[in-house]
Amino acid sequence: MQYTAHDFETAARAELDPVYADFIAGGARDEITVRANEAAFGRLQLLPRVLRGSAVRDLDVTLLGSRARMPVLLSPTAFHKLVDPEGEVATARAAAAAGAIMIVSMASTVAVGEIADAVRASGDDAPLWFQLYIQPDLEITEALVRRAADAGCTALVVTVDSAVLGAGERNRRNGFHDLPPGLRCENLVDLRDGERGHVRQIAMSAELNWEHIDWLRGVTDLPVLLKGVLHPEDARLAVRHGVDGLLLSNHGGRQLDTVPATLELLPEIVAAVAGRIPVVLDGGVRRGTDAVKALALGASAVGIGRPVMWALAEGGEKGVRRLLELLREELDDTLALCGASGLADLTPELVRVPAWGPVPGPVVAPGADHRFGGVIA
Ligand SMILES: Cc1cc2nc3c(=O)[nH]c(=O)nc-3n(C[C@H](O)[C@H](O)[C@H](O)COP(=O)(O)O)c2cc1C
Ligand SMILES: O=C(O)C(=O)c1ccccc1
Repeated sequence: MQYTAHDFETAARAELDPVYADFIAGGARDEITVRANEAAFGRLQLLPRVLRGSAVRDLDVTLLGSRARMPVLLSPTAFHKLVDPEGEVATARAAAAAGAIMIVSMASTVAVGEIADAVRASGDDAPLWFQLYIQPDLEITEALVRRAADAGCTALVVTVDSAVLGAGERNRRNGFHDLPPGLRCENLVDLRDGERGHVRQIAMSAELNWEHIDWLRGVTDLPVLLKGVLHPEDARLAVRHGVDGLLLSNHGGRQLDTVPATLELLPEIVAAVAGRIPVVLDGGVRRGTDAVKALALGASAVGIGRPVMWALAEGGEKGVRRLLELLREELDDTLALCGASGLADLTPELVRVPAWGPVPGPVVAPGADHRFGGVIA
């Protein structure tokens, strides 16, 4: 049985082709940023308030008009059918049951319209957002936006950290470059006559600039978030260009390696946008306490990437449901323990950086008597 987000990774690895497990776990180059994301949460401390809570906690959040029952989004991840035969349909049903917003990847293995139909048919209701790589061919981009809008998606998440595809050296070593036979990027099928939904159809373009964002504003009424802005100056530019929100993300350490953990950047980005647009954070969120730290520092919600893939691989729709239930429970009890009755009570005073730096373990000289835990050396 799984009791934590991490448990799903262990369970999934036991069943999954190691090549696919590497695709999920991996990051760019030395994977320094992959590790930094999770480690940053561990370094930050919670300093709770007491005697001011409430018997029930309210986890509802409305983001750019999309209502959710928990402040945890499913960040866009490609290729769900790689790990489960139902793929994104299973993920989306689980997200809807939990009332969590799912961001459908442009590289999904089920078409966004079909995912939306499955959610409607399930009787549960939660918003779907669509992640987009703006294509240099703007007609193609517009056709993709139309597919997302027709499916009923309520926001677009434009990934801007992928001027080129990140160097996943695990994938190189494993020779993993393509979907196996039978699986396709369904959103890309027949965008132009005869296009077959090949991964290679996705152009990562180093020539994208702010004019493309302005152009996108002009072709859709949907709110637009940028995913992958890390520099505070770019956050200010985003506001100036009328962007509706930021998904503060380093792509789970899969694009430029050695960039800071997203949690470390959060205060600067929140300050840069100065309350004008919401900031969602992803990267390394594995616990309710992680989410609470990000929310306390000004994030409106958090996203999870890898845990969803692990849970889907472990138990399909049920696995993802269980993962989201666990996170909801953890979030709820963290709020209670922090004296918070809702997300608005999560303020920066609840977190701090350790005053003393890392707490040293007992340093004991070889052969010394350490019964009193004394520091001798
Ligand atoms: C297997 C996998 C596939 C991903 N696919 C996409 C994608 O298609 N588009 C995108 O913008 N980000 C993609 N990402 C990045 C995630 O949206 C997210 O930023 C990242 O996984 C968050 O970090 P976490 O995995 O530590 O939670 C992917 C990440 C993983 C692990
Ligand atoms: O693996 C990724 O991080 C990713 O973003 C992606 C994008 C397109 C196709 C496959 C993966």
